[in-house]
Amino acid sequence: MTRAVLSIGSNMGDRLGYLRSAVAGFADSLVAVSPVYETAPWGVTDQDDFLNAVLIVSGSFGPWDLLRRGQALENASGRVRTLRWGPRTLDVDVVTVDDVVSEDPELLLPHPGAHERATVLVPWLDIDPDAVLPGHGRVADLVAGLDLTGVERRDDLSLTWR
Ligand SMILES: Nc1ncnc2c1ncn2[C@@H]1O[C@H](COP(=O)(O)OP(=O)(O)OP(=O)(O)O)[C@@H](O)[C@H]1O
Ligand SMILES: Nc1nc2c(c(=O)[nH]1)N=C(CO)CN2
Repeated sequence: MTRAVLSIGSNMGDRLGYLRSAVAGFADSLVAVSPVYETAPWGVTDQDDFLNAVLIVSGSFGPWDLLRRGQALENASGRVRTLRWGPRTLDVDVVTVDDVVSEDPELLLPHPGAHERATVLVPWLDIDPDAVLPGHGRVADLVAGLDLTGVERRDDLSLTWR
């Protein structure tokens, strides 16, 4: 069985609805769904705040299956690709797939930005306190070294409805 960590984000339109569509798209393999965080934009800072969350999935799939499924969900959300790090209805990033290392630019693993992104590490730590990011160590230690300004947990928003 493969175990993978996915980061999801949205900063356009029905942000929570788009995150829920990603949860629904991986419903058959969900192990854990993080709380939702409202986060100030990094990279391109002149854009609306994001909602971010992390999913842990498990199943008999490979890294490319996850990438393709994530991209299909992005496309279904009506995502239009304009500028790098710009606004989007739905972003699905593959953060880790077991201990797989990939240097293919179409699928870099672990995701090269994950170790420095509070938007990934904070929700991931919520659902896996023992998490390790291959090549970078414990997620708890990485979070301890980050500035968490602009990363607000939104307990009034939920991705699970069971
Ligand atoms: N681990 C990964 N997860 C998702 N996409 C990846 C990964 N590694 C490489 N890519 C590639 O990145 C390309 C651009 O993706 P995207 O437009 O979502 O980037 P971004 O979200 O703006 O920036 P970032 O990748 O820094 O989060 C995609 O075509 C995809 O093939
Ligand atoms: N807060 C936040 N900022 C971002 C995000 C994101 O998911 N959250 N994604 C980006 C492009 O991948 C660019 N900037």
